[in-house]
Amino acid sequence: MTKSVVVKNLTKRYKLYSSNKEKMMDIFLPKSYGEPFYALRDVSFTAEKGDTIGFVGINGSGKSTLSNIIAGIVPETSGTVEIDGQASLIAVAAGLNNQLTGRENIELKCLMLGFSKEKIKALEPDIIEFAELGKFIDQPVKSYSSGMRSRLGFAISVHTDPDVLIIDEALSVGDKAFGEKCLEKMQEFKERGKTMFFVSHSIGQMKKFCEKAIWLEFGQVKMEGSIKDVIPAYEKFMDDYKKMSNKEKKQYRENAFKDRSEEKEKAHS
Ligand SMILES: Nc1ncnc2c1ncn2[C@@H]1O[C@H](COP(=O)(O)OP(=O)(O)OP(=O)(O)O)[C@@H](O)[C@H]1O
Repeated sequence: MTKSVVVKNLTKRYKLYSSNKEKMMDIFLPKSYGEPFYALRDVSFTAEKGDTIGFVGINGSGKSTLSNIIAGIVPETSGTVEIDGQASLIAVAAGLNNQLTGRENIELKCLMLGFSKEKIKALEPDIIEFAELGKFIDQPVKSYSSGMRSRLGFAISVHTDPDVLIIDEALSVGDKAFGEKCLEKMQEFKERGKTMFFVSHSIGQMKKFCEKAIWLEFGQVKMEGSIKDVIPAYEKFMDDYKKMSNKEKKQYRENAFKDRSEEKEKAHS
C-alpha cells in the first residue's frame, strides 16, 4: 500500500466578530477581539493510493473546509497535509474566474498547472466536448448556470489528470445524465489507482462509489472506516437526531457551538 494523502492533527480556526469594528481592532490587537470557532479540530487520517473516501456529516460539520484544505485552497491553522502529487478540487464555486470565458478558464487553469501551449491546445477539444457547453464555451462564466459551471469545473479537473481528486457536491447541481457521465469518469480514475474524496449529501451516490468513509461531527472525526460500517452508524445518528424535539435539537447545537468555541489543549504543530 502506498500512502497518497496523510492528514495529521489538522485544525482550522476562524474568528467570529460581532462587528466590523471588532474585526479591525483584532488586526491591531490580536488575541483580544473576536470569538474563536473551530471549523476543524485535530483531524487525522491516511488515504492510500486508489482509496475512494466519502466525507459525511451534517451541515457545518467541516466537510468543505477539509476538502478545501486538502486542495490547497484554504490554509490550515495548524497540523499538516502531505500529498503525493497534485490535488484538484471540483466544487460548484471553486476555481473558475467569472469574468473569463469557459475557454479562457480552461487555458488559465492549464497554464497554472504548468502545461505547455501545445498540450493545452491538444486537451482543449476534449474538455469542451466533455463539458457539453456548446457555444457558451466562449461566453463569460458569469453567464453560466450552476450546472454549467459544475460541468466545466469537472471537465477541466478530470482532463488535467490530478493524482488526488476531491469532488465536493459538484454532482448535485448537474442533471442526471451528466452525473452518470461523471460517475463513469470517476470509476475510470478509481481503476487507474487515483485517490478520490467525495462529499455528497446523497448517501446513495456515496454507497455506489466509495469504499471508505470519514464521518465528521462538529469539526472532528467521529468515525472512520469501511463505508459499510460508517454509513449505517451515520444513518442511525440522523434518525435519532430527527426524532429529537426542537428543544433537544437546539440544546444539541448549542452544546456543539460551545465546544467548537472553546480553546482546548494547545493544537499540535
Ligand atoms: N470563513 C469562515 N469564517 C467563519 N466560519 C466559517 C468560515 N468558513 C466556514 N466556517 C464555519 O466552519 C464550519 C464548517 O463549515 P463547512 O462549510 O466546512 O461545513 P460542511 O460540512 O461542508 O457543511 P455543508 O454540509 O452545509 O456544506 C461551519 O460552522 C461554518 O460556518
